[in-house]
Amino acid sequence: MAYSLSGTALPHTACLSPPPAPASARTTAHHPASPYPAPTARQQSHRVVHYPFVYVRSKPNHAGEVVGRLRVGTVVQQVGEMVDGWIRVHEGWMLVDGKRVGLGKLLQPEPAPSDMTGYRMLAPLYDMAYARLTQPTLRSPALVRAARSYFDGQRASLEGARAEAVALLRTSLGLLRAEDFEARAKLEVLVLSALAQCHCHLGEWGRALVSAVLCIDRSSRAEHLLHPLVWHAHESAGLAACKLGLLAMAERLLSRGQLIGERVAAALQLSELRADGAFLDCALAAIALGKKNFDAHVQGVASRLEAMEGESLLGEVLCLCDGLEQISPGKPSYWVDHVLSAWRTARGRTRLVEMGFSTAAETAAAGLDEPAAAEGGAGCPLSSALQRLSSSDAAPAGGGGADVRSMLAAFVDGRSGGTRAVLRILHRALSYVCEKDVDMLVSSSIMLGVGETGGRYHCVAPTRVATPSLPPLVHPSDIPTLRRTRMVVCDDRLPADMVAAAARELATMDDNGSLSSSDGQPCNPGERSRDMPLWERAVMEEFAQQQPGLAYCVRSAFNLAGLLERELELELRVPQTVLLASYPPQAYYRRHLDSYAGKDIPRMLTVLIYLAWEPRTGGQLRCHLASGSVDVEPLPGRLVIFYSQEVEHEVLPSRGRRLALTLWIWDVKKDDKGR
Ligand SMILES: O=C(O)CCC(=O)C(=O)O
Ligand SMILES: [Fe+2]
Repeated sequence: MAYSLSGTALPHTACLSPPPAPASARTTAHHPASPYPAPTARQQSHRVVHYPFVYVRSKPNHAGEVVGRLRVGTVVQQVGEMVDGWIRVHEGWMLVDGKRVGLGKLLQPEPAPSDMTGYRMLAPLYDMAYARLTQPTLRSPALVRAARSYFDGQRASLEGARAEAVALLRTSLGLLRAEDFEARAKLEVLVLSALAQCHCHLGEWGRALVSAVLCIDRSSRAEHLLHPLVWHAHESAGLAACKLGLLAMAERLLSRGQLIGERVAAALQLSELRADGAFLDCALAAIALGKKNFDAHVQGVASRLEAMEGESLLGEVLCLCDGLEQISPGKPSYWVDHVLSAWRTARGRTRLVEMGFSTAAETAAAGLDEPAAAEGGAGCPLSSALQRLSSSDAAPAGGGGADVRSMLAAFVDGRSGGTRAVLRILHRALSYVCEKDVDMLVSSSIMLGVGETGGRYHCVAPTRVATPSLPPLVHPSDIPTLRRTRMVVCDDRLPADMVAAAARELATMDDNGSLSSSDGQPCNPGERSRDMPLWERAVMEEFAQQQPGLAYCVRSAFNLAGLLERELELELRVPQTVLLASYPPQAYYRRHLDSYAGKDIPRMLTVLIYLAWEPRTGGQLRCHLASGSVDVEPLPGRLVIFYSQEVEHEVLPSRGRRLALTLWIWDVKKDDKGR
């Protein structure tokens, strides 16, 4: 019997799955059974080493009829016992050693098939993820550690697994380009092993998602072959997102996954897909289950979170902090401090509403409708829950989590009301920050192993990205304004034909779905954007050929770094990437800073180049300056520069299509990833 995610028992036969694997391949006892079929206990793989091919026969002897032949180099999976020197494969029987018939070795064992490792890793981790999903209080670092040690037992280290995934990715992409269908198997391994990691902890999950997205992005050439993977990737990433309480992201991923799932069924009609039966069975089973259950499941988790009692909400918040700490050390304590301090003053509470983390009603009701004894003060249930959740067993290694716990403890102890409201706000804020971080991992990472720099943003000195032949965008007279008011607006600095070309190019990207939507984000709903990494010369050159307008704008913006560094007496660095953004009708961006004291990302200056906008369609950039707020119309060709850590700003709701390019110029100080 397997269980659906909503907890109902499903007959195993409904899964179209292969028979369950031996008990040893699954997690033991106390977790509920995973909704995923256990992997088939695959046996050894063999490579055909005899030229030009080896026959497949209907029986394990030479009297058997020839039912096929496999070319040298083909890797074949043994699916049953060896009989008298013959192995059972999907299509029939093959002789391993041809000595008896005057030939040499026909098949050679393939060393430790890593796809099997992928399956082995995946099944128990699904079980654990499932257990975590059904029992939110189990989301403890102890469980993460258990998953990790399990994983470490399978592989020498996470690093090793990732390095292997990256190597596989490289190979796979090469093979795909050569239209070699073996690439599919390799991608499968990659995705599976990366996804196995995803259930260990958030950082790994982020990277797994990145790998999956990479596969998806690159998959168009072998579309139908990759659909199961793509589906699987979305589904697993969605599951992981659910687990972490990133519900909007989970819903997005799962709904994409289901669409693709539909197409997998169609793709299955294609015979070459039948070859890899075991994987497809798993994919199909997951699809069957996914369709029935994921919607309900996501809704279930969402409503549980909505109605969440203090203690489980606290568990969620701590879980997000622990996860985020692993991607961005120090960030959870920064955000918890930010929210808690804001909550203490009326002005701060208004800010939280403006930022989208709280509602006016919630803020107004806090402290009125919640009985003090039930939620605040020493001895209240939340205090003891916090104590329990912070006990040495559950607390993660490292200082970040401890900071958060002591801040929360001080907050809960000193209060007589409003604690639950604060936890809700913290949950929203941290979910948002987590999503942003993961998004950044995803979009900055066209990434894993592909860029020269090992797939990271590397900030470089302004001279490294300068194109001296282009006219400067800023005039000497702009500098005093920028120094004094912390922002400056400049017009007519870029050639109109280049701006128009850039607008057309970005509109095309938007129309063909190259920008990704931030629907469901509390801060910038509707906005669609894409990070354009340009750290490789070849990529920049291709960009310049294919999108000359955008490339011109980017180069001009890059040039600004050197000029502003000199004029403003700063030490600056340029992340070789820009953000391309579209605000379709109804999109907006709530009030925010582009860098919170440099603690999240050490951005120093924000450079905006507007490319398309129609008058009277909203979408103004509202900047909150010391002297009051200023609304800037995003006129095509207009350039705006402001200090990222000082000027709070927002994009007012747009009623037309508004296109912009943003470059953030960083302070020389490196971020926690050493970029
Ligand atoms: O497009 C704009 O005017 C500003 C967008 C923005 O604030 C951001 O992306 O952080
Ligand atoms: Fe911004």
